[in-house]
Amino acid sequence: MIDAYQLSSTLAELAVSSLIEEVSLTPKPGLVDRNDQGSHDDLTYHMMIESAQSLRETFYQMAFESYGEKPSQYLRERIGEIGRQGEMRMFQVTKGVNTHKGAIWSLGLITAAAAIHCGACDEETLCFTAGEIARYEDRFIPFQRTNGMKAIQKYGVLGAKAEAQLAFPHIRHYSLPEFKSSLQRYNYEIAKFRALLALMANLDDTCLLHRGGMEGLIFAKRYAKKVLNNGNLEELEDMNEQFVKRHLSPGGSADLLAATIYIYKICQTQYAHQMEVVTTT
Ligand SMILES: CC(C)(COP(=O)(O)OP(=O)(O)OC[C@H]1O[C@@H](n2cnc3c(N)ncnc32)[C@H](O[C@H]2O[C@H](COP(=O)(O)OP(=O)(O)OP(=O)(O)O)[C@@H](O)[C@H]2O)[C@@H]1O)[C@@H](O)C(=O)NCCC(=O)NCCS
Ligand SMILES: Nc1ncnc2[nH]cnc12
Repeated sequence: MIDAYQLSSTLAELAVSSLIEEVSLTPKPGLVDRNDQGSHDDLTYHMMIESAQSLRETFYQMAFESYGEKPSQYLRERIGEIGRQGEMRMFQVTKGVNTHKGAIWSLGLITAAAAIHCGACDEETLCFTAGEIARYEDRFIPFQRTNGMKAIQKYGVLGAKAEAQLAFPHIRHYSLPEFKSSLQRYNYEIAKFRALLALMANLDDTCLLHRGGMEGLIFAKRYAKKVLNNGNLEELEDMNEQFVKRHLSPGGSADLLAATIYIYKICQTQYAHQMEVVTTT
């Protein structure tokens, strides 16, 4: 069995590389990528990469703390504490700009879930264990009236917290199935684009609601559905222009795309490790 040090290093590496793959996927509508800043005047590609790299230690600590443990309130609060320290580090690196707050939350819970199972579990189990951790209350969260909370109250949607507590339904039902079937039909790059579109077409993204209201969210969902159905990824350039014009950003879908890639990588690494054990014994 893989030990806690090895697993924590592997998970931290995979989490950071998943964040980097997400931001590097180009072109994306309204999001930062290699070409432009999308609808984010205060973000750059370089800043996103630095932010992702600054989180390696955060994911390492979350994994180390969770290795072989059971979901519990104690663990939830330890993960929360490590996550808040990660947020502080991120804000230091970005000089106060929110790059990966949602990602620390989603990928952090998935990291903890993978470590609980000592790296040996399937995609569904990862999501359900992450959900179980997220359902414990963290009594130490400082009160903040976030953009997410305002959108949840105003529009009656679920948001990032509930997405995790429900075991990431948008990953299990939309992005992961789309990603895996597109890998069979096309290639890794196209699979990532199609997974992003599948999220955008279905997720009530509070980042879109905060910036464009219900009209903005519906516009983004319809556009994504259209491109997903016609399969013409060349439309992504136009889509980006339309999103920038409307100041729209599907930041929540970007985070869940990184989480989808991460879950896929964790399971692939595990199979590769099992194959190694089988062939060397
Ligand atoms: C539970 C928390 C995630 C907090 O959630 P909450 O909704 O209260 O807070 P937000 O600050 O709004 O952050 C939620 C982020 O999650 C992403 N997201 C949005 N919708 C969904 C969804 N349906 N499912 C999953 N994920 C979703 C989204 O992240 C992206 O958007 C970011 C940009 O957002 P924002 O800062 O609002 O910036 P702008 O649009 O540019 O607006 P301006 O302010 O400039 O006007 C971008 O970075 C993407 O990452 C949401 O941002 C969790 O964080 C929590 O519990 N926090 C408490 C502190 C804590 O304990 N943290 C450690 C947890 S381990
Ligand atoms: N590529 C991206 N652009 C803007 N916000 C994001 N949040 C997470 N990924 C992002």
